[in-house]
Order: sequence, then structure tokens, then C-alpha cells
Amino acid sequence: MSATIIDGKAFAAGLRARVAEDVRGLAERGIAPGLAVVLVGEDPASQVYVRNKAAQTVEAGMRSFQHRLPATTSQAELLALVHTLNADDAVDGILVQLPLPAGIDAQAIIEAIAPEKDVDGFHPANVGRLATGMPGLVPCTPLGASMLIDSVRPDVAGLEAVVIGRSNIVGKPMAQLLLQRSATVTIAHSRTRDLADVCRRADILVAAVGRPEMVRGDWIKPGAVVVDVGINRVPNPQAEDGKTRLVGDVAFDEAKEVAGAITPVPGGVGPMTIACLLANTLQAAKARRGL
Ligand SMILES: NC(=O)C1=CN([C@@H]2O[C@H](COP(=O)(O)OP(=O)(O)OC[C@H]3O[C@@H](n4cnc5c(N)ncnc54)[C@H](OP(=O)(O)O)[C@@H]3O)[C@@H](O)[C@H]2O)C=CC1
Ligand SMILES: Nc1nc(=O)c2c([nH]1)NC[C@@H]1CN(c3ccc(C(=O)N[C@@H](CCC(=O)O)C(=O)O)cc3)C=[N+]21
Repeated sequence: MSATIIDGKAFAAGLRARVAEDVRGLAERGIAPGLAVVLVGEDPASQVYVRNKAAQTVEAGMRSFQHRLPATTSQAELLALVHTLNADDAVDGILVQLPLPAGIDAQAIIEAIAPEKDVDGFHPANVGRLATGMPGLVPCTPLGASMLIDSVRPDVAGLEAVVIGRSNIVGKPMAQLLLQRSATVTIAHSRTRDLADVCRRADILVAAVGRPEMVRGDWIKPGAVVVDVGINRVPNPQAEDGKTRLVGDVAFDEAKEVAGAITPVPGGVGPMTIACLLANTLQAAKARRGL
């Protein structure tokens, strides 16, 4: 049996089209949602993401504000920019690209962002809202991942879900979303004993680790839904000149023979992250205006 390959790229395009349609409706009322993305330093991968985010923001009919700061930027300077964006009425969403250079306290920056503009959903106010079931801004990657799960397994109530990874960005909010849908949730991490055995219980398995192809085919329960959040660049032996390829945290070729459905890398969760960022910006723009 071969798994259904969940087409995140197509799903994300559909979501972006729905956001764009809603944005057109706001434009008729003179409203243009705006997203500010802040990049500190010159990490090449981050530059690619920020460029993609800006292009898709404009494509959806929203305003894009890019702020590129040198790696030498101080915490005080970055805080000052966040305060300016908080006060700027044209800005509905603020995203400060992570990781930040050493010397900047990321948590302090996150806490400085106005919660109603926190389209990453990383501010403790939004984290608390998610944990208590109140409406708020939900982190884009887990939100996108949960939409992909819904597309193949709309009712996860009572199912065993295992999330590998406990970061504030992916693992923890992913577990919250699954819990909200009444899955029986286990969060695994680097100290988990017998990880393979824990994974074998999972009807829903989410890997958010950052270790190329760590999850093997024989860790997967037959028929399970496997969501691969990992984005890992590895050397590509097929190519000369040091080219790399992108792989997830799951050994895809093995896993697809066992799973019921699986997200690929690239083309799975990644494109959903950006589409959900646009959806969150739209949500923030409406909420800020009481719509
Ligand atoms: N597709 C997308 O849009 C996005 C993709 N990503 C990707 O997702 C992956 C995870 O990102 P992120 O959550 O930020 O990463 P972090 O490094 O913050 O967290 C990784 C987690 O994996 C756990 N872990 C590490 N090694 C093992 C192991 N051997 N066995 C079990 N657990 C382990 C860590 O455990 P411990 O807590 O004990 O250290 C930690 O909880 C990365 O590949 C990242 O690039 C991230 C964001 C968005
Ligand atoms: N404040 C903040 N918020 C984030 O959401 C955030 C961040 N910082 N820092 C970095 C991570 C990573 N991230 C991705 C977004 C899109 C793809 C994506 O579109 N991936 C494509 C491939 C891209 C490629 O080819 O490199 C795919 O999987 O198909 C991947 C990863 C958001 N992150």
C-alpha cells in the first residue's frame, strides 16, 4: 500500500486565494492589511523566506513592509523598531524572523510585539489564549499542519497523536491544537525513551525535530497520518558543485509505504506556513478594526 501524498503546495495556493478574495472585499472599504517582516543579519535561507513572504503578501493584495537590519543591530535598536511598528496604523502584522543573532534576547523581542499584531502567535498572550481555548493568533506552522491533517482525517477525536519536538514555535502549539480536537496527545523530545516505540502508537505523527530523515518507516503505524515539519538541507550526492537538497525529518520513501497519508518536503507544511501567515495578517487586520 502506498500513502496518499498530501499536496501542501496546492492546499496553500487555495488558502492564499481565499485570503486574497477576502482582502479584495476589504479594499472596497478602503482597508489594505499590512505585514511587516523584520530580518536581522544575512542568513541566506532566511533571506529566501523573507523574499517569498513579501512576494506572496503582495500577491494576496496586502501591503508588505520589509526591514533588513545588519547582524550588528543591538537589542535596543530592534526593540525601538518593534515599538514603531506597534504604533504604525498601516501595520496589522509583525513578524521578526527567527533565529536572531547572538546577543539579542528573542523572548524579550517577542514580548515587545503588540499581541494583536503578533501574526506568529509567539507572544505569551497568544500562547495563553491557545492553551485556554480563547480566540487569538495561532502559530502559522502548526496551524497549517493541522489544516493538512483535517484534509485527510477531519475527526481526530480519541486518536493517538504523537508530536516529536517541544519548541514554542512548532511542537508545543501543535500539541495544543491536537488536544483542542480531542486527540490523545504525547509530546516526545530528545529525552524521550524508546522514541520509535512511542511513534508506533501514533495514528497522527508529527515530526518537528530538525534531524534529516530520523523517523524511519518501521516507526510508523500502518495507515497513520504523517506530518513532516522538518526542513533540512543536506548534501546532494547526485549533484557536483556542492549543491544541496531539502529533506524532512521523516525518511519519506520508507514512510510512504506504511503511512495512510504523508506530507512531502518540500511541498508539504512549508508552503502552508506562509499561507497561514497571510491568513493571520488578514485576521489581525479585521480584529483590529472590530470586523
Ligand atoms: N515547515 C515550516 O514552516 C517550518 C519548519 N521548521 C523546521 O522544523 C524543525 C523543527 O523546528 P523547531 O521546532 O524550530 O526546532 P528546535 O530545534 O527548536 O526544536 C527541536 C525539537 O526536537 C527535539 N529533538 C532533537 N533531537 C531529538 C531526537 N534525537 N529525538 C527526539 N527529539 C529530538 C528537541 O528536544 P529537546 O527539547 O529535548 O531539545 C526539540 O524539542 C526544523 O527542521 C525546522 O527547520 C521550523 C519552523 C517552520
Ligand atoms: N518568526 C518566524 N516565523 C516563522 O514562521 C519562521 C521563522 N521565524 N524562522 C524560520 C522558520 C522556517 N519557516 C519556513 C517557512 C516556509 C518554508 C517553505 O516555504 N518551505 C518550502 C521550501 C522552501 C525552500 O525550497 O527552501 C517547502 O517546504 O516546500 C519553510 C520554512 C518559517 N519560520
